[in-house]
Amino acid sequence: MPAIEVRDLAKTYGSLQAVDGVSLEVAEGEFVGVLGPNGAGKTTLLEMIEGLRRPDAGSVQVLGEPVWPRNARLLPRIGVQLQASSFFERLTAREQLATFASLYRVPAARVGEWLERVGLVEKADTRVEDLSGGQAQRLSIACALVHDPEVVFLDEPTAALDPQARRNLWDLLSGLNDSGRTVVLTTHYMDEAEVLCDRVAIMDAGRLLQVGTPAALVRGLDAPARITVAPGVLTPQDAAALPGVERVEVEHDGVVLTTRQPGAVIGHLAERDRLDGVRVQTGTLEDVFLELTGREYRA
Ligand SMILES: Nc1ncnc2c1ncn2[C@@H]1O[C@H](COP(=O)(O)OP(=O)(O)OP(=O)(O)O)[C@@H](O)[C@H]1O
Repeated sequence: MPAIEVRDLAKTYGSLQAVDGVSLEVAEGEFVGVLGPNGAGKTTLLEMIEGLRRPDAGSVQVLGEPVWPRNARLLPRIGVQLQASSFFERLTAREQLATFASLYRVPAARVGEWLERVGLVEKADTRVEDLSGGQAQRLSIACALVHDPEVVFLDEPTAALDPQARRNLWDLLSGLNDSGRTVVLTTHYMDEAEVLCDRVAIMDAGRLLQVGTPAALVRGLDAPARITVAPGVLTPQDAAALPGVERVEVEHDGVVLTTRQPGAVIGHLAERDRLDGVRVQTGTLEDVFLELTGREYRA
């Protein structure tokens, strides 16, 4: 049984089709990212999967149970990250988390553990309205996880974080998944989806355009790789003569070889002892988005 089963889900707001016939299955223990630009419909989709928003059409099952109408049996088994604005007012970070813990009848000792895990021990006695954006974000994640749910939903969990805090949170999220939980997150960061997710669902204008592992999505592109050889290591003429090279350009950082056979070209460079300073760039999820929509990806 899949952990999450979404069938033909749709939602309109007035004349706007926010989610347009989405189907998706998430296996138990899988880490899936819904990736798309602003307004793609990610939050609306996630809220319907969480049972917080009523779909116009379609169905959702989580852990084998329908999520709508509101299903009280599911609540202790799922964790939903709140937006920072929905904290209880005037509580400290510790009190906020303790409130969630008591709602779920979780032993109080877990509160301290989670403050430590999300790096908020020093802010435990700070009121939630005085936390920075990133600290509030981490607290909201701790609130979603304190009862040790089997399925975790996170809506743009790293949106307000600086690069260092984002990386720390990536470690935390990978750890959750390593311990067997199913995780679904939305993000508009391509790199985040690539690093964290087993599978990525690319969403635009209410539809899932493609679902797959980041590597398979990029492989499906058939985009050529770019191999940059440091200046002075190889002449453009020698580069053009290598088997498998389709195009050669001279750029400020070296000679750039475009090829669909990067392995073979690197082999030839190695035979000629020309590997010093070589850089290889293959396609990215951004290229996948461009190919699917004809538009540059703009988060
Ligand atoms: N309650 C609402 N009433 C009317 N329109 C809404 C409502 N919620 C969202 N929308 C619209 O539906 C579309 C999808 O919004 P949604 O928030 O689901 O997208 P998103 O992909 O999560 O975007 P973001 O990355 O900006 O959060 C947007 O055009 C948005 O303006």
